[in-house]
Amino acid sequence: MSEIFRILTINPGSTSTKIAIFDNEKPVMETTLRHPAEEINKYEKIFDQYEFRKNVILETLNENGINLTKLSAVVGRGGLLKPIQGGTYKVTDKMLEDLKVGVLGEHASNLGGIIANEIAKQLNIPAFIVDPVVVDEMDDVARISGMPEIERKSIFHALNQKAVARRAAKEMGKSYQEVNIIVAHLGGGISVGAHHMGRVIDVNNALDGEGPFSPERTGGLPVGDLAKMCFSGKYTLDDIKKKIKGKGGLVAYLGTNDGREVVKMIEEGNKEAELVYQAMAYQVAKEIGSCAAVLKGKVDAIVLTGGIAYDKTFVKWIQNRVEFIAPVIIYPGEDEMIALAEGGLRVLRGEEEAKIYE
Ligand SMILES: Nc1ncnc2c1ncn2[C@@H]1O[C@H](COP(=O)(O)OP(=O)(O)O)[C@@H](O)[C@H]1O
Ligand SMILES: CCCC(=O)OP(=O)(O)O
Repeated sequence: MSEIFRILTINPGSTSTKIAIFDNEKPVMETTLRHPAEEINKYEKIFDQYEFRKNVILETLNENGINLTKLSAVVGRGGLLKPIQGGTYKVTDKMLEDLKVGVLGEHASNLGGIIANEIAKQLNIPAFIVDPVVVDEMDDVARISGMPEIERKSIFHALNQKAVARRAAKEMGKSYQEVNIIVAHLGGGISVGAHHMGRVIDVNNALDGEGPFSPERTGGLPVGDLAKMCFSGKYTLDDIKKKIKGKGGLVAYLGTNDGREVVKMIEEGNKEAELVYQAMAYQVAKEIGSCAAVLKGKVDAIVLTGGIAYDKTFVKWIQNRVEFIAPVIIYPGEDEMIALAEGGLRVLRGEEEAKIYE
């Protein structure tokens, strides 16, 4: 009989921490711990959330009767490192240093590798990250922003985007390398990627003012007005950064980062909530249209995924605008936890060597 590896996967997102235990590919436990905006926004820096997130993870594992000494490895969602290729990476001191300072910025996923390492270290087992948010496969033409001092960056839900694109290709009876797919991940942040034969050749920077607005981010803004605001004397750089990420989007308009709360507001007759929520769907549809142009109209499928894809009305609003491009497939939630486990398993089984972050 083949060996059974028990893997703990840790996925810190902007609005949640997801954890799961797998025995090989089989899920044994899976849970999502949601973090309301008022709980998460009281921390100045992402690293300040370290103790809070680590403790809720350990408490939840304990409540579920998980014996940590039986683990073979811990795999975390990878954060804002320097741009790298996709794959499974061993957590190293150099990586931890970059995750702690946030070399490419602040996002909850920076804590994935750090917490995975902390738990693994106590147990003397390996810690890995898989397909971090900085996976970069963009075409050079997509890097040009229009201002030479600023280059566009590939920062997105790489782990889930690639996992669901593979799933969609498989369901079409093809390999990921044979298809063109547009994936819209609708989470705390929103990313829309153009997948061309196995590579994400263009995608909005989901973290830093590109693409649609999201539950907690502004997405792209009219830059002239933003520049005036920056120099109005009313705000510090930190204030502006928080307005763009953390306190933007639904949080700014409606005071919540929770799509389900917005649905409730709409059901109670809140017209502003309805308009703002519709605007978010409208912007996602527009971004999908841009990706269709990137792929020269040759699109095999459009995939809508992430937490907000559970909302059938929101999905319908997008679908109505984009179904003329290609068939729309809905995968609510994400395939991130199994993708993390599979990344760890490939290394533990010796099918792949863990990459080293330089
Ligand atoms: N049934 C639902 N209807 C609307 N929004 C939902 C639903 N389920 C989850 N969401 C929303 O999805 C978002 C989180 O998506 P998720 O992919 O889990 O993101 P993250 O990893 O950023 O936490 C939150 O705004 C959450 O409220
Ligand atoms: C950093 C891009 C990925 C992202 O936005 O993730 P969340 O939606 O989990 O915040």
